Amino acid sequence: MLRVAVPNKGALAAAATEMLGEAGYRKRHEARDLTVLDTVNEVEFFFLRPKDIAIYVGSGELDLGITGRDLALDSGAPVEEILGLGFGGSTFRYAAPAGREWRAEDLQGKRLATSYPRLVRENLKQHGVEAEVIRLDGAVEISIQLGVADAIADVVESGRSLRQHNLVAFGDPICVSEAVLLQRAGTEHTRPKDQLKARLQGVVFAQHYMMLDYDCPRSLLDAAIAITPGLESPTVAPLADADWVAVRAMVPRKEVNRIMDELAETGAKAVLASDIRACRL
Ligand SMILES: Nc1ncnc2c1ncn2[C@@H]1O[C@H](COP(=O)(O)OP(=O)(O)OP(=O)(O)O)[C@@H](O)[C@H]1O
Ligand SMILES: O=P(O)(O)OC[C@H]1O[C@H](OP(=O)(O)OP(=O)(O)O)[C@H](O)[C@@H]1O
Ligand SMILES: [Mg+2]
Repeated sequence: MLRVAVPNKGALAAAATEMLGEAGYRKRHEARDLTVLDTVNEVEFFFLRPKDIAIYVGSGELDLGITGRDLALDSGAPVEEILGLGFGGSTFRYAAPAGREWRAEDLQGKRLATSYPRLVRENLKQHGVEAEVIRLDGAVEISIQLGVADAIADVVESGRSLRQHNLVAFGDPICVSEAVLLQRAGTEHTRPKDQLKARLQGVVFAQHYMMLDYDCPRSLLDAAIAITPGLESPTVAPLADADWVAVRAMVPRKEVNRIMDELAETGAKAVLASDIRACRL
């Protein structure tokens, strides 16, 4: 039985559960359930605090885990990423009161509040900066206002929290993060692990692509195929009207509207875009 850790709450929990559901795994009934046994797929899911997940996976107690790259790095646990999951994107950055230019070197001798002390200490070391790191559990942005810190290092997603507290981010991002699938560093491939990875990869991939279907005059087929070459080669099927064909091809989701415009201009008709739920390539 494969043992897999999943965030039980917080910023990653809903998307992780959703993705596993799309990949065909059993969902938990109650948000408070801490384990789910999926006997059909022979996987047991453990719903744990995202901060703790790399520790369980790194110790070898659990085979795989989903958590944030930044959290995994901060744990210091011996884990390795086997797949980026494309959600929970953020940067981890230094920030300080607006109104002056800040550089990482300006943190020398300052008090720096963060929920990710290991990640910050390692980054300060790389800059040759000595600062007092104050570990807080959350709401880090307010610590400067409350007088316990001079600067912070925190997760930035939209930047709204920083703006609300009149803080500006500075320096290169300490970490560019997303949700990742982890295993203990150096462990071998196994069939059950590879299968779960392939299923999640299928969902991640499906989210980045759409399926386009359209009808096209046979005389314009080459031009249409140049616009939608597909991953390998598009499917072209005959229609009842011998002068027309039906075409089906995968296209990147981000480009779907531009591609539909181009197809319509070229002379394609009935251009339909649809979501792909999962795939194996
Ligand atoms: N807006 C966001 N706020 C917090 N974390 C985010 C955000 N966007 C992405 N993340 C990522 O989610 C992970 C943090 O998850 P966690 O569950 O600890 O967050 P949280 O919602 O702040 O939970 P908690 O309230 O327990 O602190 C990190 O990998 C972080 O990079
Ligand atoms: O750039 P933004 O879109 O504003 O998002 C980033 C903020 O969201 C998170 O806080 P959260 O709401 O999880 O509260 P917490 O600090 O108590 O964890 C994170 O710690 C930042 O404070
Ligand atoms: Mg938080």
